[in-house]
Amino acid sequence: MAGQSGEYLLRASWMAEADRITIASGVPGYELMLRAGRGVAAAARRMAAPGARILVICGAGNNGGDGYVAARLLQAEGRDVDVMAPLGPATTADAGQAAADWAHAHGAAVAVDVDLASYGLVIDALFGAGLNRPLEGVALDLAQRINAAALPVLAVDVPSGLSADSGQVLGAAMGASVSATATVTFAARKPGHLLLPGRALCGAVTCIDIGIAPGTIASVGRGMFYNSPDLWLTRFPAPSLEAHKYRRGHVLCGSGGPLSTGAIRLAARSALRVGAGLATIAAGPDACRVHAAHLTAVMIREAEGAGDFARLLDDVRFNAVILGPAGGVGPELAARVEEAILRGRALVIDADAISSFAGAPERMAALIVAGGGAPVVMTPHDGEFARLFGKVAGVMDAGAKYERALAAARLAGAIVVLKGADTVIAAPDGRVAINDNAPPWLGTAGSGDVLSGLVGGLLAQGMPGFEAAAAAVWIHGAAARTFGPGLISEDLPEQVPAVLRRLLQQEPLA
Ligand SMILES: NC(=O)C1=CN([C@@H]2O[C@H](COP(=O)(O)OP(=O)(O)OC[C@H]3O[C@@H](n4cnc5c(N)ncnc54)[C@H](O)[C@@H]3O)[C@@H](O)[C@H]2O)[C@@H](O)CC1
Ligand SMILES: Nc1ncnc2c1ncn2[C@@H]1O[C@H](COP(=O)(O)OP(=O)(O)O)[C@@H](O)[C@H]1O
Ligand SMILES: [K+]
Repeated sequence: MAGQSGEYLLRASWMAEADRITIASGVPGYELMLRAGRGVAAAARRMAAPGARILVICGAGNNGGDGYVAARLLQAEGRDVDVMAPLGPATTADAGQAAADWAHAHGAAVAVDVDLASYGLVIDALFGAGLNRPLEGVALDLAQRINAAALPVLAVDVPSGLSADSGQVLGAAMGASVSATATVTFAARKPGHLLLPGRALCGAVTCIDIGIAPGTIASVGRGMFYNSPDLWLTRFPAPSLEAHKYRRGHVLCGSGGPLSTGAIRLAARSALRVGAGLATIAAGPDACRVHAAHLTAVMIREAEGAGDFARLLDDVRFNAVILGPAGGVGPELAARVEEAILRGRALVIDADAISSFAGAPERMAALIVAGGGAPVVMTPHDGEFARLFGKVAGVMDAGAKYERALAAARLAGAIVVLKGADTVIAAPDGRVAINDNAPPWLGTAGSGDVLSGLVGGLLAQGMPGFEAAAAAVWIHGAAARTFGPGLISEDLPEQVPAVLRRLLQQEPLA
């Protein structure tokens, strides 16, 4: 995507296109395979103790070709290497060459029923990006035996059985994919390395350069990125000396009733922590009294019902709105969403505000079209996503997690943050970011409320929707990592300053 910085993630077919372009430019396919095999051998060297026997399991395609190259190089430096070829001879020219070069020096392959426990490392070069149907027969049997042997496993490109595109095990049944200790991939990571369960099945992923030009990767990429500061730091609102608080935006946060006030307080505090100039909570009279007992920097305004809320929005300084955290599902909250959109405010639609449009995403989409272009970011978890989009053909069944998020973003005309341990951010223009920095202890009550506050705080400072959402998700994960285990959601906003310090002062990032 022109002008977009960041690490591209490539689907298998885009990667094959990059290979073709590179080969057409004069680099022989076998040369790419040699470079890939060298990278695999280097990783194997690090994983296998000097005397350990190494088994390389080679499929019939180019993934197997990489395996034959690695086997030959490891053997040449004195390692004790066996090759197994359970799917028979190589079926591509390059893999045939690699197999012949191996055989020329070293001879026959070992039998399929060899004792796996006698090896110190297994290199899985059965299937890579070319896998297009579930493992079966001897391949399935081998994957299961490899996993049961509990040996260190180095996967070539992707663990065999895993879809490089979706991160799903093909055929869905767990155990039908090799589970690797480490994976070496080439030129660019694939979405399946980051999406679950793929991320867990790959182990530690290393991406090595095999001489495919960055320009080629960018030209075949379709706007799918790894979520890191590289993707959005240039758009991040850095406070300047001339800025006063109103220049840094004012977030209006819609409260629920008196017994459900904590969630929106978390959001408002997070919006301030990420740099919004001001944050105000709008609440009914009873809830106002509860908030008043808790708030210091965050302000309170009384607003009963959608009408009062709309009147507050007459003040144009409220440039961003957060609706949903414990807001109370129903027509009243839907009406607040409508007011915020139609009055052109940057808007975060979270939790109950999403559920208030259950089964009616077209209604939300029509509002967003009428709203005139201010960014709208919605932050569903899987349950809320299914509640909103579950009845629409082509969304829930769109395929990989990013395809579902993208279909929803295009339908709604909004940025969709589909949460989870592998949160995906998708924009209607086709951009996608996949996040992997969230530690498991981030899954704690109220952490989603903090995320909506971070998004709202960045929108208030004028950050574009996709970048604001991606940055908020990353900062959320980094804050949780900075705190560590034992985290509760109140801790998250308090870690944001440390994360921002590292981001903005270019200290090493966690
Ligand atoms: N020039 C290139 O394209 C390069 C490719 N490289 C390697 O090549 C790999 C891709 O190679 P291929 O496209 O040959 O594919 P694979 O080696 O991954 O798979 C081989 C073939 O198996 C068949 N197949 C798919 N699913 C199957 C199943 N469940 N059971 C039985 N057969 C099945 C397919 O027809 C597929 O083409 C990459 O993952 C990477 O390791 C590297 O050598 C770098 C350069
Ligand atoms: N296992 C996990 N690992 C990492 N992050 C997680 C995990 N489970 C949930 N999260 C993150 O925690 C947050 C939870 O949000 P949400 O489900 O809305 O919770 P709540 O409603 O309690 O705030 C999301 O940002 C999600 O991405
Ligand atoms: K593999």
